Amino acid sequence: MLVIGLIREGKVPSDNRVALTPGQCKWLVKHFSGLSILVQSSPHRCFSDEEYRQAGIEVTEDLSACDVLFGIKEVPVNMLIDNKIYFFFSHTKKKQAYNQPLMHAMVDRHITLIDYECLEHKDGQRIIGFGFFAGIVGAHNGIMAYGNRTGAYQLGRVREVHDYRELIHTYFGMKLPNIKIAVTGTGRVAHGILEIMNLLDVQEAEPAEYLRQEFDYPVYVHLKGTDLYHNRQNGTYDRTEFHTHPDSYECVFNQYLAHTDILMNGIYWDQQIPRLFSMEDLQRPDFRLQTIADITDDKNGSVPCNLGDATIESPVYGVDKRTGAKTVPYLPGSVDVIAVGNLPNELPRDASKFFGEQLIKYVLDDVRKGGSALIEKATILQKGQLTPGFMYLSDYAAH
Ligand SMILES: NC(=O)c1ccc[n+]([C@@H]2O[C@H](COP(=O)([O-])OP(=O)(O)OC[C@H]3O[C@@H](n4cnc5c(N)ncnc54)[C@H](O)[C@@H]3O)[C@@H](O)[C@H]2O)c1
Repeated sequence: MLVIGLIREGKVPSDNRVALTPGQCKWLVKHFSGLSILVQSSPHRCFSDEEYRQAGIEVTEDLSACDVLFGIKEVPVNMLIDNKIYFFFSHTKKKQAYNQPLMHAMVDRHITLIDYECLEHKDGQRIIGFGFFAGIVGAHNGIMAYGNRTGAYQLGRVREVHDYRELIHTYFGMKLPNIKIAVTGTGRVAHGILEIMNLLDVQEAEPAEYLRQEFDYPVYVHLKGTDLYHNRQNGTYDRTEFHTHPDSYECVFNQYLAHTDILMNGIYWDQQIPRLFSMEDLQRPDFRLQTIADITDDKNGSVPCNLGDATIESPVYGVDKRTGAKTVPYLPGSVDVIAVGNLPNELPRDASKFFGEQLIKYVLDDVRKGGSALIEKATILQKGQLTPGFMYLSDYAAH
């Protein structure tokens, strides 16, 4: 018998997503004998307690009978149950200082931690994540902010619709002006952005023609690694080399600055990777960007004028092109930035469903079998001890 528990999210502000929807729980219990699921009651979850009950799933406060617990965000220290096996996004693998107390508590309390972020296919591609719906919401917000700035059209907020299906309905009959949009990245976020481009009937243009001409319909250009980065020595792009030695590469995005109204940024970024442009570029007379949806959302990262997270309540801020200072949105002489770190929370029912599908497809069988190489590789702590692949966290985990 395996008892799975879905924990209540305890991080503040509280996250409304969940690892398995009521429908998925019902399906799992029906199809797998020996599997049962308990759901911890929550007032914030995008699926109500009642929806789980109606699916035949027990809602309770006490998860002590569970073998494996699934959450989304970091579990507050006071909610950890000793000796349990947890799956969640711990944000500890880069030694994030703000989660060190959580790491210490998990060590002390003999927790086994399997981090979703570390579940990878053999070639290193991540198996599970919310990026697709971040791309959907981020791209919508970018288009919405451009409409608010220019007054060309009006688009409502994603969080006001019930689900993705209803969002799609809001696009019917909508006609965008002849804008040019640059989309960066090739992962899940980029796929979500491209989905919105297709739904809004924005046509794809090849990089050369995008740079050469104006169009009498809206267009986007999809910029992949090879379009964005060139080896400083020989001008080529090799994906593996770029991933291992990004510092030998330069970014060639600045040629798009004079030809782009909206940037939708979905690339992976770290400190060694060159930025898309510089703060000084904001002052270029030909700097055309009016709106930047920085879905990647690294503060002062690939988008240097990302001056920090905004919130779902107030997602857009301006950046004064002359001073680089944060302003209210939509002012003349500024560029609008949308940088929100929890975009999928605007569409939580669909994002949770998509997440649960990936979990069922790629991970739950291994959990039922009691483990696998995949799970082992993503296990940061085993009963409170760092596993061999994560020994580099020793100084961070020690106290
Ligand atoms: N704002 C939000 O709410 C939100 C939500 C989800 C993801 N994100 C962020 O968006 C970014 C993209 O996420 P995603 O889900 O598309 O990721 P993904 O894992 O699906 O894709 C990442 C892409 O980057 C490439 N990549 C992987 N490792 C790399 C490396 N070391 N150097 C260069 N490129 C590398 C991969 O080949 C892949 O094409 C990430 O920074 C992620 O944290 C933001």
